[in-house]
Amino acid sequence: MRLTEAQLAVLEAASATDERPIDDLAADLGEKPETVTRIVFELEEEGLLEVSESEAVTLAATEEGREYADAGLPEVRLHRAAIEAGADEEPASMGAVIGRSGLEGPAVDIALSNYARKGYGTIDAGEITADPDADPDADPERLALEAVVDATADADEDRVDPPEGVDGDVLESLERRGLVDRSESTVRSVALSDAGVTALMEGIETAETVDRLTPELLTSGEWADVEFAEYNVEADAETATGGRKHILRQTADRVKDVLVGMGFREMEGPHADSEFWINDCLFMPQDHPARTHWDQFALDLPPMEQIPPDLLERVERAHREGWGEDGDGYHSPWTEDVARAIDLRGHTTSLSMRHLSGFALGDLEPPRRFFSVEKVYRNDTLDPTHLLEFFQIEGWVMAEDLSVRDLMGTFEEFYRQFGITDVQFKPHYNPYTEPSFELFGRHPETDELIEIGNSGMFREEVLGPLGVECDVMAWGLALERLLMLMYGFDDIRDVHGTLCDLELLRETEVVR
Ligand SMILES: N[C@@H](Cc1ccccc1)C(=O)O
Repeated sequence: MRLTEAQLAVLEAASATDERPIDDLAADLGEKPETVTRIVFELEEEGLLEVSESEAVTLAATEEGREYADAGLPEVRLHRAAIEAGADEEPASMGAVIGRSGLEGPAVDIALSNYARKGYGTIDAGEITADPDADPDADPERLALEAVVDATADADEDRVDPPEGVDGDVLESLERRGLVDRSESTVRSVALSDAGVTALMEGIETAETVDRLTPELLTSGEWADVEFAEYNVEADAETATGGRKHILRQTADRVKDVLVGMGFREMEGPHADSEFWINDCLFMPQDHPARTHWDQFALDLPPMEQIPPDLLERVERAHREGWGEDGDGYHSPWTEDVARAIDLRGHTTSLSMRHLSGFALGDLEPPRRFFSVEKVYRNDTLDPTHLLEFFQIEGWVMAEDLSVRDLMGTFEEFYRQFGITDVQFKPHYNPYTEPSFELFGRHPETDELIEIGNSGMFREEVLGPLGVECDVMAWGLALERLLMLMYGFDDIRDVHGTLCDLELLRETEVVR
C-alpha cells in the first residue's frame, strides 16, 4: 500500500479502539482542521478509516444572562420584594413592590411576564400576591443559568458543553428568553477500520504528492514525474466571503433602473451646497424653525459666489413680499449672507432647485422628469430608524395640469416595482409644497406603519422665482426605509455603520 506522508500521519494518529474527533487529530498533528478533514475523507474512500458524525451543542450565557446570574432573575427579585412587602399574607400594591424590587425599564415587563407563569404568585388590577410556597432557590431556569455561567468561568472559555443534569426544556426556555445562546455543530470522529489496521501492520510505503502546480515544477520539467494529489470536492472547506456591493448600493441601482424605466433622468449636484439652493429657493424663511428642522451641518467654508443675481433677487422678493397677486411673503429677516453660507445638504431638493431654475442644465421645457438617489445629512439623534446620513430618492415631474392623482399614481407605480402595493398617504405640511403628503408603508415583520417619504406640489412662491410656469410635483423618499419594507430589517444600523450585521449583508439577495 502506498500513501502520501500526510495521509500516513493521519492514519497513524487514528486509533482502532477510540473514536477521535478530527479537531483533536489536527491539534496533535499541528495541521489545520480543513487539511485533516480532506485527508480523512481520502482515507475513508480507501476504506482505511471509518468516519462518524455527531451533533455537538455548546452554550454561552448572553450579556443579559450573565447580568441575571449575578443580580437574580427579574421574576425572582420581584417575588423577593413581594414577600418582603407581605404579599404572601394579603395582596400588595404593585407599584410599591416594583419600587422595592429595584427593577427598572424592560426588566419590569420581563419580571411580570414570568412571575405568574412560574407560579410565584398572581398579578391582578395593580395588585400582586406572592405564593409563600414558591421556592426561588430551586427555580430551574435560575439553576441552569448559573450552571452555564459557572461552567464558562471554570473552563475559561466563551462556550461550554451543556452542564450535566440540566434539562433540555429549561435550556430551551432560557434560549427563548435570550439569556443563553445555543449553537449546534457537526463533529466528525474517526477510527481505524479493519483494513486500516491491517494496512498499518503490513507496512505502508510513502510517496510525496504535490497538491499544486508551481512555476518551478513547470520550468524544471519535474511536473511530468510527480504524483498529484486528487481533489476531493466533498471535503469541507472554509467559506470564502469576497467583497460585494453593499445591498444599499444594489437597491439604489435598482431604484435608478426603475426610475429610468419610468422616463426619469438623473440629476447630479454638490453634497455641500449654499443655503440658497437648500432652503431659500424652497421658500423656507430664514428665521423659521424649519431652517433648523433638519438640524443642518454648517460648514466653515467661504460663501458661495456663483448664484445668478436675478434669481437671488426674485427669491428674496418672494420671501419679503410674497409672489403673485395674493402673495404676502414672510416679512421676516432675510440676508444674502445666510443664503450664501455652505451646509451639508439636509435633502436633495437642492438639486431639484438647481435643475428647475435652469441653473444646472439650462431652461427646461415641460414635460420633464428628473430624479436622484443620493446621500443627505441631518444632525439627528441616532436610533433604530434615524442615521446622520441616509439616501434620499428625490424626484419631480414638470408638466401642465398635474394633480394629486398623478402624484399618488406615480408612487403606486414606483413602489409596485418593489412589491409594495399598500402605500398610504397622510396630509402634511412643507413650507414649499401645497398640498403636501407623507407616505407610509407597512413593515413586513412588525406590521407597523412606517414613514417612507414626503411629497407635494411645489407652491407658486417656489416656482415663480425659479421661472417655472407649469405644475411641478415632487418628493423625497428614504431609500433605507424602502429597504426595510423590502427585506424586513427593523434597525437601520443592521445595514449601516459600525454595528452592521455582516452576515445579513452577505446573505441578502437583491433581486434585479
Ligand atoms: N425635502 C423633503 C422631501 C420633499 C421633496 C420635494 C417635495 C416635497 C417633499 C424632505 O426631505 O423630506
